[in-house]
Amino acid sequence: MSKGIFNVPEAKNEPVKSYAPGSPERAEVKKMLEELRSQEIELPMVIGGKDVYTDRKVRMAPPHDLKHTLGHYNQGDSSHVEMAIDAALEAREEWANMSWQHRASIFLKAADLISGPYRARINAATMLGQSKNVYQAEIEAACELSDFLRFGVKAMTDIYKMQPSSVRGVWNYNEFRPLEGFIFALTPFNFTAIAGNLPAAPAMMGNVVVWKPSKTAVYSAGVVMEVFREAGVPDGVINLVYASGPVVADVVLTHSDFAGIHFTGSTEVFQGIWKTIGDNIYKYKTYPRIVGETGGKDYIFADNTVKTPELVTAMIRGAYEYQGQKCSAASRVYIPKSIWPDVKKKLGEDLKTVKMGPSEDFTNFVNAVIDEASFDKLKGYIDRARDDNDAEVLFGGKCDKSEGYFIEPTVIQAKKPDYVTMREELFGPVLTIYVYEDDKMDETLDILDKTSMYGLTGAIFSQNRYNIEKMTKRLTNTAGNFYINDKPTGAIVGQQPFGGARGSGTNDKAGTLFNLLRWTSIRSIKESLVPPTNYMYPNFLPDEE
Ligand SMILES: NC(=O)c1ccc[n+]([C@@H]2O[C@H](COP(=O)([O-])OP(=O)(O)OC[C@H]3O[C@@H](n4cnc5c(N)ncnc54)[C@H](O)[C@@H]3O)[C@@H](O)[C@H]2O)c1
Ligand SMILES: N[C@@H](CCC=O)C(=O)O
Repeated sequence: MSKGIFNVPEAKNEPVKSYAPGSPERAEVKKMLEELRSQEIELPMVIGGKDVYTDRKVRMAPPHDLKHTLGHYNQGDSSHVEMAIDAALEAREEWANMSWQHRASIFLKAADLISGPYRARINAATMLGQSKNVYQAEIEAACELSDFLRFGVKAMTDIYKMQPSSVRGVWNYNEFRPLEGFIFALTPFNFTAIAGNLPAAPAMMGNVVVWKPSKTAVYSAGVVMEVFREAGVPDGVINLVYASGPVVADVVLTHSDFAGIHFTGSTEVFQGIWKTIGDNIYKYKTYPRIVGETGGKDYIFADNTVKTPELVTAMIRGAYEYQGQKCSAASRVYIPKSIWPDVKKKLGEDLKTVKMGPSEDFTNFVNAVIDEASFDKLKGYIDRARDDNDAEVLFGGKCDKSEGYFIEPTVIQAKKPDYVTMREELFGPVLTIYVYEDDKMDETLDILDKTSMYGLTGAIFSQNRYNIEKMTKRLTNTAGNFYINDKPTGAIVGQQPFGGARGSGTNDKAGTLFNLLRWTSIRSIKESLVPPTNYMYPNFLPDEE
């Protein structure tokens, strides 16, 4: 029972550690990498608080070192999805009725565990399982996930404070109920932070969740689940199942208690899910909330006033950090002809210094792409660009999957602005450049706007304030996250709320009040303090004589 109106701790971004040679965090994560490498773990599903094992053991290996076995996870089937839904529904009432400050406390503790005792482990698991270098693991697995939880708790209380006015004799209030049913969290491979936040955000608001992570990120998902359990998330509130996406979706999306989906992943999968929900709309007890952050074809647009080193650095970081496997990654660049020779020269020089290899060697900037399907897809686009008259592979292009899924940072020059790699999301270390005539800037901005179906992130580079204003206005609907003289990646919770529109998602801005509002259904309550005792209005009285 709450006996007070409580304030939660101020939310601040978790400081990013440097992992510089000699630093304690570097020694700690290296030790953890060795420890994880020296053991083969077995990961159970977690349903209703119980560890669930099956006969189907699936091997996990680092994408950069395919011969090494990290362990096995237990693959489930539709019966496990049903078990998970039942467990969630059983936990629902007690969780929904728990005072909010106890929910807050659980997720604040989870944040402190992640940024404290679990930091090295969650980073090392992300480095091994998803092939991220230590810096890329640190900024998201440790820092962004802690930020999501801390800022989430703050946003939850800001929502609870949103109350209506009351007139004399009446007290009105908003009660923020959890949704009636369970939430489906369907998460992508590329960010441990997103995988953790998608089940946590609805759970924080009092909902129960069935969580299905990507099969290529199960290794770190296991650590996230361990944190949730240690932080005190009660049994059945978040149920973790490892089964194929279509199998899980088939059971979840046809269940009468399905109350919402919190999705991040590809546009194609999200559109399929939306359609299935439409097809099953008569089955549900309540209209399901649909929240999905999806693909991108993120751009950098430069004018001829840019400083070459600033632009080239943004191109390299924006396109090749985490092998371009960020939904926000720069994948198409528009450069005016007059500055192109200078930019091309600097880009070529810098790319010669980029090191590629396993994430455990801290000097590697680029590691492996996630799996064979992604490797083959990327290689296909690069091979095609080599053969096409409309494109030229300028730098990189080597692909090797003998030890791990390595694709060299690649630059393609497109002769036409609608060349396939200027339009489609490739999701890998491949950047396409279109060189435009300096006097065709306006036309090229129009082309940028219309070339792809997405609207996630975009960056402009210019030293000319009139151009900055013009580009900012002209590109209004091309990006939900827009950057001026910066790369289009690296949004920070609480600073640049993240999400895009058009084919890139519902733009509910993860980690904010706008997102959390989707996981609550308001009951508006009016109490009349001294109710009237006579039904008659004053106008019923006769006129005075
Ligand atoms: N906008 C954002 O905030 C954001 C953030 C991260 C990633 N992404 C996008 O995610 C994609 C990369 O992640 P991914 O490869 O894991 O995406 P994906 O769409 O392949 O998979 C996402 C999840 O859906 C499941 N899934 C796949 N096919 C399914 C189906 N037919 N039915 C039901 N579930 C299915 C997967 O198992 C996984 O758990 C890229 O398109 C990227 O742009 C977007
Ligand atoms: N929020 C991350 C991208 C997440 C998608 O993969 C960024 O801003 O770079």
